[in-house]
Amino acid sequence: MSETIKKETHSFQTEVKQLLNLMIHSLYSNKEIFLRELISNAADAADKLRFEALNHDNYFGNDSELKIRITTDKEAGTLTIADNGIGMTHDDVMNNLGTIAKSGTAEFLQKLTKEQKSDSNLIGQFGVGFYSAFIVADEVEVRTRHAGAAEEDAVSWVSKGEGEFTTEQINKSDRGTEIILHLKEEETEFLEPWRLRSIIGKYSDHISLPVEMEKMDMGAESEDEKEADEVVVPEFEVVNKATALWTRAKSDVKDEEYQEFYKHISHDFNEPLTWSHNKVEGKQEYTSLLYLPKKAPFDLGNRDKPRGVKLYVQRVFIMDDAEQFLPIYLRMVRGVLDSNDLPLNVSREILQDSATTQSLKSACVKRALGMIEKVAKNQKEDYQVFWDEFGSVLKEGLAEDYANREKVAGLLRFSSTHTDSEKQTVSLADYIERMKPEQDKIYYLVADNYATAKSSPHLEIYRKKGIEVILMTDRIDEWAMGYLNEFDGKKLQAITQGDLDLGGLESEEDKKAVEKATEEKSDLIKKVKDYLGEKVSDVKISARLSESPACVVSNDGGMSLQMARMMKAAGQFVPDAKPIFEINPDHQLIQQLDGELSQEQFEDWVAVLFDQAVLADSGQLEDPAAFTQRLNRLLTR
Ligand SMILES: Nc1ncnc2c1ncn2[C@@H]1O[C@H](COP(=O)(O)OP(=O)(O)OP(=O)(O)O)[C@@H](O)[C@H]1O
Repeated sequence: MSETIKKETHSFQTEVKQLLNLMIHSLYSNKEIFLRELISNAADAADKLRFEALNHDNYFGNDSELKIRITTDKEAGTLTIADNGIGMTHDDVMNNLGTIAKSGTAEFLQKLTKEQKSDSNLIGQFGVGFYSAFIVADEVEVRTRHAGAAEEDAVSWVSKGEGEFTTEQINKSDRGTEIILHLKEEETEFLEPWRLRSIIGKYSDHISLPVEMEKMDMGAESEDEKEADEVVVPEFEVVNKATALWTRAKSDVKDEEYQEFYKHISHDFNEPLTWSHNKVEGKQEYTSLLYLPKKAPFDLGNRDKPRGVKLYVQRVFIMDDAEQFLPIYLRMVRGVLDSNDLPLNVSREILQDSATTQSLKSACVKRALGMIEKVAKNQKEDYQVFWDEFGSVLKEGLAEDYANREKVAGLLRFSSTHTDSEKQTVSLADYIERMKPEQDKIYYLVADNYATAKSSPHLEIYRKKGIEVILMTDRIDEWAMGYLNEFDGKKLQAITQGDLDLGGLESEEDKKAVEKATEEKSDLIKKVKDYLGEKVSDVKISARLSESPACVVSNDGGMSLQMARMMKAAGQFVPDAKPIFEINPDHQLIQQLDGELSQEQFEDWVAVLFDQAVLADSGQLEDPAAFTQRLNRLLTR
């Protein structure tokens, strides 16, 4: 750095201010976690240094034993967390300690309700990491020197957490970062060595870096015995286990340690739902430790957000968010992958084309799906939690992962006419188990929402015959189901598409009745068809209705009205989807059409019946005003 950077005062990004306020209140009851967060950052900084040093010979200098040191100064009331990791340049400091990188945070914070604001789980989503220091400190000072930078090119950052911070160029004799917390008066417990040791034991045993504290003075020499001019050089000892958790044998790792490690790598404050730890030796050598979270992050819907595992090669940290090892639909899975087969100088580009990546990816997908299957099978309640949070994302797998489609399909859960509840609890396997002996298809109905699905006229015949129908109401359902034709050898059939086909469940009698009505009502059918014209592709006697006068059906393989609307809304070209209009000859309103009506009355009735059917199907009309006018005319006549 040639130019000296003078002391400067800056304002926090608005989101940081909001988050700081929120955090101090909502995390106060769990305030000790600040230490976990700062140690976690220090460990990440060491990982980054090891990685960067692969390309920068001078980064280690003569200080190659990476460690974290925690010291206190009772008189000054300060607690210091120091590391000799990568450190930060002035630009890093500006970019990292005054802003929040996650886009969408501001809008999300605006939307939080008052109760949500005191929910520490929500707060955890932002990786409040460094800022958590302000829960216990009324001033935080950061002194940092980037690896390779000169002694005089270090930077300090100081803030009281009240909207402003200052930065200044300083001298620092060693590489890395020191975080000095000026503890609030009421937080002096964090100056006590035993207290700090117990927190470190609880939260940071799994960090692969040694965390050191001054040796406890066990009364060897009293103050009086020391020579007056003796300079006491403090001795340090390691106070955590300091081995990377995933390298340890499964049987040696306690559940709490797995849980803490999850929090370290995911920056999630919740416990994970489950995990899967595997060491593989032989042709391929790797260790994977994958986790399923309990709660979805607020930006789960964003398919472009950073995702993936933390990648290590032979214990050396290579990168965060290595997305090459898991498909997008498994973006909820967090974890670590440590490979012995990839080169240390691997980059995202190399990963992209490597055969090793491909085989590691299929292994990770297998592990991840296996882990999800295990929860589904053995921990039904937990699985429901997982499904409610991540189900709609998992469904993307039907389209995205051809090889594992059947497996993904087995994990899906739905509402159905059997449970008569909006809660999605029914699996395809459950459905198959309940199928009627003559039934050979899995029937489903897609609608905008549960209420529409539940009262769809299409269900009438199925209800009458006691056949279960799966009800789907997620935006993604129709698209995703387009990729799933079969499950366990049974065809999936949307009941709003094509001719009614009940297979072995259809009786000859029903068929004959429809044929007979089609013949008898042929004039009416023609008249209705002539009037509706371009709006429909056909008019037919319905075999599926018993209570409603009419319904619309999309052509087999064609797009439903609902899907067409969704695609139009997404700005895509959609050919006009013309439905088939099916009428129920036994319904009084249909019979009335055949009676003494003027042409105008006939048209009003047909138009209203058609619009009603469209409304029941997709909840929307192209011209609602015309519908109301007609209806009013009929009502007042
Ligand atoms: N001890 C440190 N050494 C070097 N860089 C650090 C250190 N502590 C923090 N940083 C930098 O500051 C950034 C912000 O830290 P912070 O804890 O707020 O968020 P984060 O760690 O990125 O997010 P999260 O805690 O969710 O991971 C880090 O990403 C890192 O680049």
